[in-house]
Amino acid sequence: MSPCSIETLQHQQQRNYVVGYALTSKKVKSFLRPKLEGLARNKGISFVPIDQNRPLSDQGPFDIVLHKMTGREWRQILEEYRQTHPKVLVLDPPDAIKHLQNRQSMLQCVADMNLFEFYGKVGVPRQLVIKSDASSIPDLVAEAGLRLPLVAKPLINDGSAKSHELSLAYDQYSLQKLEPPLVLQEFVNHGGVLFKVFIVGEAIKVVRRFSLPNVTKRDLLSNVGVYRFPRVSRAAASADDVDLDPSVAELPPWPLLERLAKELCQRLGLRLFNLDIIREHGTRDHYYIIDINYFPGYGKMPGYEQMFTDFFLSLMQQNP
Ligand SMILES: Nc1ncnc2c1ncn2[C@@H]1O[C@H](COP(=O)(O)OP(=O)(O)OP(=O)(O)O)[C@@H](O)[C@H]1O
Ligand SMILES: O=P(O)(O)O[C@H]1[C@H](OP(=O)(O)O)[C@@H](OP(=O)(O)O)[C@@H](O)[C@@H](O)[C@@H]1OP(=O)(O)O
Ligand SMILES: [Mg+2]
Ligand SMILES: [Mg+2]
Repeated sequence: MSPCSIETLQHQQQRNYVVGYALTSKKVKSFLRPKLEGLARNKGISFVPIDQNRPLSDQGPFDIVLHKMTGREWRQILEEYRQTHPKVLVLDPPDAIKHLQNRQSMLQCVADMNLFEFYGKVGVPRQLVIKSDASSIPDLVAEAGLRLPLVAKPLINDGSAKSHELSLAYDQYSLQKLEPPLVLQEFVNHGGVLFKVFIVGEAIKVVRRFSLPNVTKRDLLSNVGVYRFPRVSRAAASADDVDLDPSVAELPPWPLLERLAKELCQRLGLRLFNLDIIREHGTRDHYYIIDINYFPGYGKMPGYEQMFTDFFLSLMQQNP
C-alpha cells in the first residue's frame, strides 16, 4: 500500500461524519430511534438537529443534510445552502422533492418510463386532473372515457392531513360533490393487498400492506355516492404474516423492482422514497404504481437501521 493510501485510510478511520437533520418531531420519533443512532455512532456518524430559526451556514459543519420539510422558504434556504456548500450532500434536492408534491407530476415519469414487457407491464392507472369547477366533472369524466369507480385524490400532496383525504366515487353524478383541485384515478382491483417498495439509495426493501378490497360489478350497481376512506395502507401491521391467496401475495419479481428503483432514482433525482405498487387482480404481471412518497415511514420497515447506516457509510466512501 502506498503511503498515500495509508494516509487516506487513517483519515477515513479518524473522521467523524455529521448528519444534520430537519425533520418533524413525529419523524424524529419514528426514524431517529436509539438503535439507528447506536449503529451509526459505532461507524463515526452522529446526528445533529438543525435549528430552522438560525442561518444554516452558522450551524454544523455538516457532511449530509437530511430533511423532510415543505414550504417555499425552506426550499430556498436549502437551495442557497447547496450552492454555497457544494461539499455538503443535501438529501434530497428540494426541487426534486417538489415533483412528488403534486399527484400529477408524481406519476409522470412512470408514465414516461416505457417499462412494458420487462418482467411484467408497469404503468399508472388512467387519471384526469380537475383544477376547478366541480360541476363539470361528470362531463369531463365521460369525455375522457374513465371507468368507474374512481379514486379521488387531492392534487397537492404536501404532507398535510388534507392531502391524504381520499374518496371512492361509485357514480358519475356524485362526482360533482368532490372538491377540486384533485386527481381522479381509475380504481384497479388488486385483491386488497399492495406492495410498498422502500428505496434507500441503492438498497430496496418490499413489504405487503393491506389495501382497499376489490370492487365487484354488483358493488358498483348497488352503490351510489362518494365515500371517504381512511389511510388503509399506512397501518404498521403489515400483511406479510397473514395467510393470503398466493396469487395476491406473490411479490413482484425482484429484477422488475430493481429496474424500477434504479430508473426512478435517476429520473426523479431522489434517493429516499417509496412506491405503492398494485397488481391487477386476475393477472400475473400487470402492475400499477399508484403513489410515490418522499422520506416515507422507514421506521416501520424491518432492518431500516442497518440499511441507513450502510447507506451513510457508502456516501462517505464516495466523499471521504
Ligand atoms: N388507483 C387505485 N386503485 C386501487 N386502489 C387505490 C388506487 N389509488 C389508491 N388506492 C388505495 O388507496 C390508498 C391510498 O392511496 P394513495 O397511496 O394514493 O394515498 P396517499 O394518501 O398518498 O397514501 P400514503 O399514506 O401512502 O402517502 C392506497 O394505499 C390504496 O389502498
Ligand atoms: O407517518 P408514517 O411513518 O406512517 O409515514 C408516512 C409519511 O408520514 P410522515 O412523513 O409524517 O412520517 C407520509 O408522509 P407525508 O405524505 O404525510 O408527508 C407518507 O410518506 C406515507 O406514505 C408514510 O407512510 P408509509 O407509506 O411509509 O407507510
Ligand atoms: Mg400511498
Ligand atoms: Mg402518498
